[in-house]
Amino acid sequence: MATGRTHRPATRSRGIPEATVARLPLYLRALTALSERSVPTVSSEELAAAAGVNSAKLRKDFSYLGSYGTRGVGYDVEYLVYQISRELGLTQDWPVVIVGIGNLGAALANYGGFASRGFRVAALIDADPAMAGKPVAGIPVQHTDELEKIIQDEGVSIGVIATPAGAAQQVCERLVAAGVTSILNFAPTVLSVPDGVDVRKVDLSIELQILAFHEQRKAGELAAAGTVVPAVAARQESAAARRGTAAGQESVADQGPDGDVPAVMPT
Ligand SMILES: NC(=O)c1ccc[n+]([C@@H]2O[C@H](COP(=O)([O-])OP(=O)(O)OC[C@H]3O[C@@H](n4cnc5c(N)ncnc54)[C@H](O)[C@@H]3O)[C@@H](O)[C@H]2O)c1
Repeated sequence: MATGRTHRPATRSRGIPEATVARLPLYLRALTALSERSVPTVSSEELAAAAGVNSAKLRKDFSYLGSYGTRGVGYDVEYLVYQISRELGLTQDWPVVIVGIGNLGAALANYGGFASRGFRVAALIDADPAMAGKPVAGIPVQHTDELEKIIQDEGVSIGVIATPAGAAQQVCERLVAAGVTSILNFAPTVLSVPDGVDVRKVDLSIELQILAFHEQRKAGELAAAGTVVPAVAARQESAAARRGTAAGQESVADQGPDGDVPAVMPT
């Protein structure tokens, strides 16, 4: 059993590096926006800026697709949309099941962007019997008892897990046993999957933590330069006040058996 994201070689069998594959959806999103505005061609610099990628990297990425553009004209937008869609396997319809139809699962089911990108929500599945038959985004929720049958009947190969973390591994195993070979996991846990199963994990709190790291670094640089930014100062004050309250609560909650000696001294 492999743990977490399936370990694949850095280069896919058709010779496209994983890092390039990961950027293709960014190009596609930017190209789709251009196509919707009926823009016929785009330069590598313009497209790179729209996709948030360096233009030399973009040209290298497109060379793997055999797409070199025309000097002085750029890339044909419609053709690139087709080429990237084909490379990503988006020229066919992908039925997807979402398991766990709580706050997040319902939000995902209601998101219209999947259908326009070739992903059809084939079924919504939840363990709560009270939810069975209730429509979410116009699709009736089905009970987990039906999971295997749904996957086989619908030919589903992609599953989305939006259950609590404690249920995710078991849901994952049922999905895989039923024939799912790609999983998008929103639950905050690392999934174990057999070889040949791809797992992508989405964790917004990790993204926020990374942003917090950068914010902290920027604030440190400003402080070192002697610049006072009112928003930063206000945030620091409110964080200090929160810490004060938390410390106060901790000293009560952690009281020893006599009720007057904190077992852990608040810091
Ligand atoms: N990745 C992210 O950025 C992100 C953001 C928000 C929430 N989450 C995670 O997504 C998950 C869902 O969050 P939520 O707020 O929607 O929770 P929720 O409690 O509203 O919904 C969870 C749903 O899963 C169902 N469920 C429980 N066990 C199940 C099982 N074995 N099989 C099928 N369904 C089952 C419940 O009946 C419920 O409807 C949690 O793990 C949460 O931590 C992740």
